[in-house]
Amino acid sequence: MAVYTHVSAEALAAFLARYDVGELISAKGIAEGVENSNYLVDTTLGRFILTLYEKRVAADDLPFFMALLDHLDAKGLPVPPAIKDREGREIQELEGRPACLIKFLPGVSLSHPTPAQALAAGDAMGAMHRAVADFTPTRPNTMGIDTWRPLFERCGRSLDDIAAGLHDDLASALEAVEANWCGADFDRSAIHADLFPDNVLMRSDQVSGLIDFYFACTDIRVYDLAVMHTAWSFDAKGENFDAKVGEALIAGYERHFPLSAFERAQFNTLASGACIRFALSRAWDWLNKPADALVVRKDPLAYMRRLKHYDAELVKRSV
Ligand SMILES: Nc1ncnc2c1ncn2[C@@H]1O[C@H](COP(=O)(O)OP(=O)(O)OP(=O)(O)O)[C@@H](O)[C@H]1O
Ligand SMILES: N[C@@H](CCO)C(=O)O
Repeated sequence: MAVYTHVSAEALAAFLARYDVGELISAKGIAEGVENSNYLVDTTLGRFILTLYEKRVAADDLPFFMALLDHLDAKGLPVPPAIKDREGREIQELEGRPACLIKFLPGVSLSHPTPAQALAAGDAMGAMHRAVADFTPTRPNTMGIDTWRPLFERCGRSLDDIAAGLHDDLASALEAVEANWCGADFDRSAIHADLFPDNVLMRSDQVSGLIDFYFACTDIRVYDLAVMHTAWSFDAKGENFDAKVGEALIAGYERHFPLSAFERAQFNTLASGACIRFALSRAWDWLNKPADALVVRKDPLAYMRRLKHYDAELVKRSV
């Protein structure tokens, strides 16, 4: 359960008093998520999400995330903008942490998306990329390719405490991806960079929410789709690839941005890069979990198995 920072009822009532959102009825810690502390807050006037930003979200980045959410909301995308207090402020401080009160969106996130749901989600990502064509703020990708080797080196030989051989497997995968990466040749835009099934809320086969924009940044546009492909097209352990889900994601996306021959040829390299990114961030968290946090660690090895799939596809193409 991702609740790193505990909020007292008194502090929350004082916080809510800055807004026109009614009186506090209840606040419950939300079980999902690993990055931030999230509470479901009910007041006499409605339901909200309270997010306290933890270690990976820098307070200086919040204006970028909030501007992006406001931009997408204004274009009719189903994203949750921050609620403004009576003075028009979106970003506050609570229990010593940056905090926002966020619009609650209906829907559930899926554990086993169907091809029809993947089609809708791929379409939603395409619509989001279209909507940011005139979004001018930029933010470097703090989990982009330039950060993978430093993070790998910080994890060091402790990687082998997670699984024997993990250090060397990641070393060779990283070397291959760095050698094949053609970063400068792609279209770039604002991207979500973490659009896993748990960050897409759905009602039946319709997308009702795109959430958790706290890795959003300016990077290779199709890398966003590659991240999504690695997250959606496998079971949780990364053991079984569902080609129909993968194809549906791409088909939905191509309603907005048909992939060029170059993007298709590079797709497995982008996806391998995404696998390294998530294997590394999960490994780092695995090795550095705060002892008192109510949070379930995510398995880095599930991303090493996905990596094998994309590497095998690359080998198939080259023969
Ligand atoms: N605007 C929202 N409307 C409805 N539910 C939400 C909203 N924002 C967050 N949630 C709920 O809270 C959960 C955790 O939120 P979120 O994914 O932002 O957390 P996180 O700690 O940043 O997670 P992650 O591990 O995916 O980075 C979501 O899975 C969802 O159930
Ligand atoms: N979506 C990521 C967590 C955020 O980095 C994961 O599943 O590893």
